[in-house]
Amino acid sequence: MLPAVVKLCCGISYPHLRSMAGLQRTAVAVIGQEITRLQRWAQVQQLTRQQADLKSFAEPKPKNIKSVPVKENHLYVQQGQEAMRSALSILEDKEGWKVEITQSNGDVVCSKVMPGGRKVFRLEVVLEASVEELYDVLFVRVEEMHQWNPSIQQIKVLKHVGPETIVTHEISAETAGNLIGQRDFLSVRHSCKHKAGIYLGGAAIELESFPPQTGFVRAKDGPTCIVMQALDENTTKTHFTWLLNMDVKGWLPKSIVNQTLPRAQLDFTRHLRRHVSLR
Ligand SMILES: CC(C)CCC[C@@H](C)[C@H]1CC[C@H]2[C@@H]3CC=C4C[C@@H](O)CC[C@]4(C)[C@H]3CC[C@]12C
Repeated sequence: MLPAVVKLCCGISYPHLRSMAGLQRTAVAVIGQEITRLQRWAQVQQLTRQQADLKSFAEPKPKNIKSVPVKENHLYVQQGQEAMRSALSILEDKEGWKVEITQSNGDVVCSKVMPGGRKVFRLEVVLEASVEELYDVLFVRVEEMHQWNPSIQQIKVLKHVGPETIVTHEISAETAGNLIGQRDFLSVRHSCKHKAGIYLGGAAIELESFPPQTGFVRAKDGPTCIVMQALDENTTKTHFTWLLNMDVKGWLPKSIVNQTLPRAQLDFTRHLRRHVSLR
């Protein structure tokens, strides 16, 4: 707005300015400088405001936590629970699953075409780690995931909403051979313990204060869930089921997406196995 007004004023006053002399000219130059300064100040103000918004969102200090409306937090918990419910109902329906990949160690990925045409993938594996340990690695220490999983560039917890729910921003890595390319995600992640199992649910959310980042395609992960159950009472082995339900967005042939996603699940499992074996 300001630049347009300045241009208009300059246009109107140009003939008069030409006929000015001495002090008058200096005065006009000073006014010009003042306008530029004002303009810069307004830009700086806007930038600081944007950065402050992001900062207060990313690192809620005790003061901010109090000022977060309870209603908003409640909404995240609801969204997390809802994601878990709908993902579990996809898993519970045993009809229509087709085996995509079976590996010699017993890892299996199945797929199912959902109404609307999108394929979802279900990975089923046994991991040599306890349910609690996996919960610690995948939920409590989710921000450390890039350290053991090269498919992840960064995961940031933007908000802790109670003990079971977090809001996260995730960026996948640009890895060789991944035809889909880098993506970023904004999600609510919810966890709950039930009998000998732990469930991790998640869904994509939208936040005005965290619009899609320039240079990234914002994808949507979920409704998704991971179900972890102890194999039996006296072992530390876990039966691990992961429903991957991802809309990768962008312009990509379905065939490429549907080949890459089950591979990404197996890669994830490989890195997770290595990580828990080294802990
Ligand atoms: C092929 C391209 C587009 C994507 C490849 C990376 C995929 C596999 C990555 C990107 C973001 C990742 C998710 C980020 C956060 C969580 C929450 C955690 O509690 C369980 C794992 C889970 C659910 C990750 C699973 C793997 C994931 C979906």
